[in-house]
Amino acid sequence: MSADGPTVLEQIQRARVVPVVVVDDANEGLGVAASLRDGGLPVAEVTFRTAGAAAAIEAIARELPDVLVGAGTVVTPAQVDEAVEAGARFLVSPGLSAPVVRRAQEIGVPILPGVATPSDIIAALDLGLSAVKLFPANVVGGPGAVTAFSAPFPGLRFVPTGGVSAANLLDYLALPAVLAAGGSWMVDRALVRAGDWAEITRRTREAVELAATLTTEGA
Ligand SMILES: O=C(O)C(=O)C[C@H](O)[C@H](O)COP(=O)(O)O
Repeated sequence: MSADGPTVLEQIQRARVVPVVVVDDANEGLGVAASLRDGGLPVAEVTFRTAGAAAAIEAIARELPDVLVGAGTVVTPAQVDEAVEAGARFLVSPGLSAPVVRRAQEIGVPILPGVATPSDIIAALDLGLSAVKLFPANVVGGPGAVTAFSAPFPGLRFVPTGGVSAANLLDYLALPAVLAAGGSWMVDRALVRAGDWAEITRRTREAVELAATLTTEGA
């Protein structure tokens, strides 16, 4: 924590869950972000997989300033700039690209690049990172992979993403090396398309309540 309040990574650590959001436009983005906030989770990682992602980030940053909005699926340095110009306060990538990480560092925005191997982790440490996304967490071995990867890399924090759900969230969050877990299960695309904000809020509240059953002390 600095004099300016918690850093973005500290805010993510407090939230413990990073919802991965795919939306087509600003209106969908606003609906999802408000539903997440109403469920007690004022965080949204809007993925750069749709043409409307930047507009959605911009709308959330402008209209819902209490929501910590970030950009996901950031795979080029140009997308780093586009996301940050739109208002993204953190960046997430499925993999580790040195040019992407360096661009984010140049402009001072935290980035969680994806790692899936010890070599990726060494590259992330070389870039000075202290936290990474583990992706796809379920495919690389689930909670056991976090434990195995953290043995040779003590101090590194992971945000496992990929296949996380209410059913296995606590298996990840219980691990000391886990900063937070990411996933799309609360904001299923079908729910977004149907505008089923109540169900998104319900799933979000469920995730928040689950996370709250664990002590975050020492996290
Ligand atoms: O877009 C990115 O940056 C990604 O790396 C992929 C997402 O994080 C996963 O698609 C979320 O996984 P699920 O929760 O299993 O849907």
